[in-house]
Amino acid sequence: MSTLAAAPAPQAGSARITSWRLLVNNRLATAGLVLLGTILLLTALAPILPLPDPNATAPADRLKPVLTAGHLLGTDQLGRDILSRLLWGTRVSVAVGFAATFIAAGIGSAIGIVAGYAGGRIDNAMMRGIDMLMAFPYILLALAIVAALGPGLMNALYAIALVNIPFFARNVRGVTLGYAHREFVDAARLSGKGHLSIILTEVLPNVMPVIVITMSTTAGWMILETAGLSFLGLGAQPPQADLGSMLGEGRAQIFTAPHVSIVPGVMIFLIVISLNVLGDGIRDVLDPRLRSGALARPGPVTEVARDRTAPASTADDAVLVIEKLETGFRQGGEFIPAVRGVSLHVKPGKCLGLIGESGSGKSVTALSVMGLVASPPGVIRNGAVYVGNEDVLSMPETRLIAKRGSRVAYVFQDPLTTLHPMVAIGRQVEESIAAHQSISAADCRKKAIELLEKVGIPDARARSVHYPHQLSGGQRQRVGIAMALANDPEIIIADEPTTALDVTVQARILELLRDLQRERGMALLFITHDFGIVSEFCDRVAVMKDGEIVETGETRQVLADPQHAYTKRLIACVPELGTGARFLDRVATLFAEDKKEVA
Ligand SMILES: Nc1ncnc2c1ncn2[C@@H]1O[C@H](COP(=O)(O)OP(=O)(O)OP(=O)(O)O)[C@@H](O)[C@H]1O
Repeated sequence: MSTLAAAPAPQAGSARITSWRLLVNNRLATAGLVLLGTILLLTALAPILPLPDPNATAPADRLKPVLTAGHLLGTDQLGRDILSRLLWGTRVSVAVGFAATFIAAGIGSAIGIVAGYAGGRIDNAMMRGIDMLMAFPYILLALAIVAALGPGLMNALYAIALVNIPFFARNVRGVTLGYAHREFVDAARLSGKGHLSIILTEVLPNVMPVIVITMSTTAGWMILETAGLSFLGLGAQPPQADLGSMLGEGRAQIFTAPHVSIVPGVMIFLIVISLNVLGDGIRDVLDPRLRSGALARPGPVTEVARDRTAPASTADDAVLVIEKLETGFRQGGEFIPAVRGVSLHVKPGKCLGLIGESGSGKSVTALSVMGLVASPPGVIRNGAVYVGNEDVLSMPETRLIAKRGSRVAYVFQDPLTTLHPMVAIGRQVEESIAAHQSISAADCRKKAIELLEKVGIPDARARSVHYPHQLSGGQRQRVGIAMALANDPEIIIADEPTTALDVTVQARILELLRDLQRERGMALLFITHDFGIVSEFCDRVAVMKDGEIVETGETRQVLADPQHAYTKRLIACVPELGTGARFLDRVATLFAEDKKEVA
């Protein structure tokens, strides 16, 4: 848990953080940018700086140490000024490295995109060609190419570009494969777009961040490879300087005049390190998930601000009490609240419906209960969550984790994403039991099959060895419910458990949840969009809008006399059989009134 400086909720406009600010916020990337910028500026200015001719030899001045008058970085074995050779040589190395990067990225990415998009035989043929290139150790391949073409800087450039093509092709093909059959690409096909247009307008923008990131991280590597070939005498030819040839020439004086090789070595190090850290920064800017911290490995529990205010429970007879909860997300150093001052309680054996429009904060509220909002970027800024009079948010991490599944269990919307695709369903239910109970494997198995029977999986013993993909959506949701029931929790939080199901399966799942809840005396927090379900199913209801609870009370009372305009609209949206056009008129009128209010 850490302290979080209170930050006001930003306005929509100011929340939009520019890419530039994001890059500059990353200190390492900024350091890389400044270092690389300085090096590039100095090399660009080399022709106008008062430097001696980099190739002019002066045998009388050979091997002068650094800080000699007129030779800031000393001279080499032929008396040439090292600073001048360094700046001119860096120009050459950087130009060759960047040119090789662009060539490899252009050709490799084109191969990768076409192979990944086309699939089938074209993919197979292209990738086998790439595999052939990859079958040789790449430095040997580069040496062989230069040996065949003859030594020289341009040939070194071609060789390095060629050996790096497979790297781009493989990376880009993998990413393209993931996009080639996504719905938006299918939609573009259906709209009549040609393949080239789809590749350029649908696939390429999605693959571009990967190409740029790969370029930024490999450019340093290619500069190093160019230096390697020049070091071996296959790149820049005397008297032309590049960093690799300077390093190679200084090798003979490594003990007598170490500065001759150390200076170009340090320059290679600085360029490569600055490119690498800058590459990391660019990756963070280009990938919105990295930007928001969504790809960072989340901690085991949601971060709780150390200076949060934790109000006392106001409903002692309830098994779950949420008091003035404020949860939000950190974005670029700012705290953006998603849930503000939410207070709820659920009594044992009762069902509370939490209803609200999409994005109103229902799931964030539910996940905050057991510290399941991913941190980063999630933070619980204020409030308290009492499970049986114990404040969950002040519990040590290990204790809170132990309570998940045993006292509070969750049923999520899409069981296909929560069930492990490679593990049989019976085994998954057994794992939920074994996580909290020390019982023998045979008892665990027996209990798992009983639970599957209880939730209505037909022929549970035989089906227990089936995998999630072999079950229907309703059956998978039943497995999810069996796992939630595995340890007799006091509270079940069901987050839209029936949204992905058709109405008949939905009705059966709801009936099952209601029966189990009554039979076991559990408290149920039921999240939904549908007032029809709430009216059928929940004792009390809380209506959420824009991160706040706008109305709460007994379901019957709220239905009979809704106080908030939003609740009225939600109720009006529940169709009644046989009302047809009258129902649509009523909804249209309510929405027209709402528009007037907003205006
Ligand atoms: N990882 C995240 N980073 C930033 N904001 C987030 C993140 N997850 C959720 N939010 C924001 O929190 C707010 C509440 O989201 P939440 O998922 O709780 O909505 P919901 O009411 O459950 O919606 P739905 O019914 O569509 O599931 C939304 O504005 C959402 O954009």
